[in-house]
Amino acid sequence: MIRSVKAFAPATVANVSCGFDILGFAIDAMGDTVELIRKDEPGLRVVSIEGDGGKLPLEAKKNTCAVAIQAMLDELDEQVGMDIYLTKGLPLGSGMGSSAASAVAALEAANCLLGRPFEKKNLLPFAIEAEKVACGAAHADNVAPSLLGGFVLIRDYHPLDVIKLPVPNGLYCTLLHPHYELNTADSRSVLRDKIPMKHSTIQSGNVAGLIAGLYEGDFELISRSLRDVIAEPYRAVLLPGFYEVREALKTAGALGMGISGSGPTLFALSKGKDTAQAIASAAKEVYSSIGLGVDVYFSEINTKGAYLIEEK
Ligand SMILES: Nc1ncnc2c1ncn2[C@@H]1O[C@H](COP(=O)(O)OP(=O)(O)OP(=O)(O)O)[C@@H](O)[C@H]1O
Ligand SMILES: N[C@@H](CCO)C(=O)O
Repeated sequence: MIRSVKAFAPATVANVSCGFDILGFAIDAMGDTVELIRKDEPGLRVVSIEGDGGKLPLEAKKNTCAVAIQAMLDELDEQVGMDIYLTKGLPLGSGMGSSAASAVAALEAANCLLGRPFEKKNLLPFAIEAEKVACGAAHADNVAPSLLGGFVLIRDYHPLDVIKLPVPNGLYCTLLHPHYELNTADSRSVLRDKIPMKHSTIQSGNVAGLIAGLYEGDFELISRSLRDVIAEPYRAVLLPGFYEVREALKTAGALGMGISGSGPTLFALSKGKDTAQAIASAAKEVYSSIGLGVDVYFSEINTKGAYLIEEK
């Protein structure tokens, strides 16, 4: 019987500009790691969390690792005991899918510990339960790419219909994480309930264009489609320097850019590593000119998603 397992789940960029709540992709640069050790008595216990500066809850009902595993055990109607050790590789409230990476790494590990009762994609509903607890919304555009890797479309939530999209060769992502936190719940609170018909038309055209661009490997089409008229205009006011950074990234050769998830991290897509690096330098200059520190990462798109590191 497997006694202990360790799994990793990558950071993610949700929305990808035009795909509010329905598109996301995974990146290689960083992620969360979860180790599980089987206990003799039933019950989930979050034993330790590293890398969170003491900010995250150890309480099982509030930690996304435990919430996700509990949802899985409820579905199986099993009472297995596990000790959970979480290592955060992702900054909190950053817009890089931090709560999602914890939940997904925990599910990948728990599924292995239990002898793989679920196919990978069938772990998604449990991860969505955990997102509800962390940010008040059952959105899947972080958990789905973190689990499956690559670009993922959530065509529908009821019932869940998730489609993995192709990743063109040579597509790079640059992430710009300015030094402040923005909670997903706060960033959702500025959005509007209703959108004008003309915005719906523009947004649908861009989502369709982005998906066609990914299938065709057409970088120009991807570039034209990276536009968001639904969330970005309202969220940009929460993001100092947003429009200046956008101009600088365009000049540096970005195919397009946008808010990563609910921000404050911004993402840019580019063709090739050199442009990704040039984008990073351009962004640092802008942030420095407005007195904000920024961490910069660039990475290929992660196509593998969550994976097992070891089992004993
Ligand atoms: N393992 C965890 N358990 C409980 N809460 C977590 C966990 N990891 C992160 N969180 C919290 O979840 C909340 C929601 O956001 P999260 O950090 O996922 O947003 P984010 O990283 O900004 O990403 P995004 O905007 O892409 O969802 C934050 O307050 C964060 O501190
Ligand atoms: N689609 C979600 C992602 C949050 O990470 C939002 O934009 O609020």
